[in-house]
Amino acid sequence: MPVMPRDFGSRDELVAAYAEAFPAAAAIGDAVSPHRGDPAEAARRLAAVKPGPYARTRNRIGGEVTKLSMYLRHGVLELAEVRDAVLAKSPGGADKLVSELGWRDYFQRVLAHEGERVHESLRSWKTGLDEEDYAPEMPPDVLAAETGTDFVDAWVAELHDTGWLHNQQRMKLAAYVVHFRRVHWHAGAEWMHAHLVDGDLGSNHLSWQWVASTFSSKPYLFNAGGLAAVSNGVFDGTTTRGGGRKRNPFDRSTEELAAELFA
Ligand SMILES: Cc1cc2nc3c(=O)[nH]c(=O)nc-3n(C[C@H](O)[C@H](O)[C@H](O)COP(=O)(O)OP(=O)(O)OC[C@H]3O[C@@H](n4cnc5c(N)ncnc54)[C@H](O)[C@@H]3O)c2cc1C
Repeated sequence: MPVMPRDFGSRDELVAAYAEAFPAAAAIGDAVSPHRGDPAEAARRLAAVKPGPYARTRNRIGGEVTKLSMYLRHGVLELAEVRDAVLAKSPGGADKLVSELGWRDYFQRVLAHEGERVHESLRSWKTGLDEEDYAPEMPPDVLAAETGTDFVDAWVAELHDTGWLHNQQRMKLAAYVVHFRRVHWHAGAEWMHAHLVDGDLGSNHLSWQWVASTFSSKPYLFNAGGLAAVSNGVFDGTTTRGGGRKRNPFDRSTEELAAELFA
């Protein structure tokens, strides 16, 4: 294994050297994530964690989430280290955060157990549809962030530019791709994984399967109200087509959407 250089005159030099060393990764996109990988930044973020506000606001985009995923994914921080730090900081108020750390631990254990099988649907679809009913490739308009649908274009661009999305953004983008565009979860999972700075086969592919229903008891869906709730009213799924014509296919109950989308 070659030893990668560590000393650079500037961040631009670092980016250029790594783009040359990893051409396949560089070909995915030339955006440079604003998230810094160094241990000092990880320690700063860990010290800034607020377990109480986290529990109250974690489901809102812009809420007090930790943004520790990239450091956990790459071994800069250990799960147990984060658990111990947040329990010491807030002995009676860190349950929610510790339980979320548990999801990472769980997905790592499933990955260790299933290995390469995480690339296949682990259980049957509960949508009434079959594997073959789902397209094997990502739609070009989604990849280009040109669907005309407010949250999709904004969040795809954010993923491509920064390599990180809030959990609600990941869930809703995955549900949009799989259920509203009828694309196989694996195509979506591979795409998102390639762009994430915390990209992890366990957490990512199993979460996509959870959304799809091949690793859960029912498919995950959302509607316009759910989008508005997590985005503080910024997005509701309005789609703007040529000539500024607007419609909102998400402005229905999830039961109505399920009846329309699933067999
Ligand atoms: C479709 C989809 C794809 C995902 N892909 C990844 C991925 O590739 N890598 C990844 O680390 N996480 C993934 N997640 C899980 C979760 O979205 C991220 O871990 C979380 O958003 C990272 O932000 P944070 O560190 O601020 O999380 P916080 O909410 O602050 O949570 C702290 C830590 O707990 C763990 N955690 C929290 N929620 C989850 C969860 N639902 N599942 C697993 N671990 C969790 C993470 O390690 C996270 O860093 C995915 C979720 C979905 C729905």
